[in-house]
Amino acid sequence: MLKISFIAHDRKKEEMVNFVTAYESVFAPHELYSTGTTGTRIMEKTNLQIQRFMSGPLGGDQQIGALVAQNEMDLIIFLRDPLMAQPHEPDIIALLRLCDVQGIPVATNVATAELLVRALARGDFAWRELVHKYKPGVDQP
Ligand SMILES: O=C(CO)COP(=O)(O)O
Repeated sequence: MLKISFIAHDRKKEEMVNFVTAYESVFAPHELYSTGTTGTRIMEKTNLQIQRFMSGPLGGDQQIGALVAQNEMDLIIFLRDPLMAQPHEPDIIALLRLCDVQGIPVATNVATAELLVRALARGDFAWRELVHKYKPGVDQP
């Protein structure tokens, strides 16, 4: 079971709901997380159980980032709005940076998300189980 996060900016939420609905059976066996409003919207339209953090502008990206920093998150689908400034832009950049620090798969548009979810369905994320098994202590790089 992997930890997967869904995050979508307002003008991308409908796309996110449609995407998660289409792949509901792929996501269902996993531990699912989201920022506040994104998770609410997905749960309204699916039978998925999602652990919701704060809304993005109130710190939700940072809460997910904390799990990323500990290398606990396995996949992030983050449908960003590239055409609208966000008040919490520094939090967004920080989250993406931490994904790169830990080498965690992150999709920022639905085309990439499609490829990653198909990889997930095929079992291509098995290496993440090894990461968890052999994770170094929190004080080691
Ligand atoms: O702003 C967000 C991510 O940066 C998303 O937050 P919500 O899911 O609460 O709208």
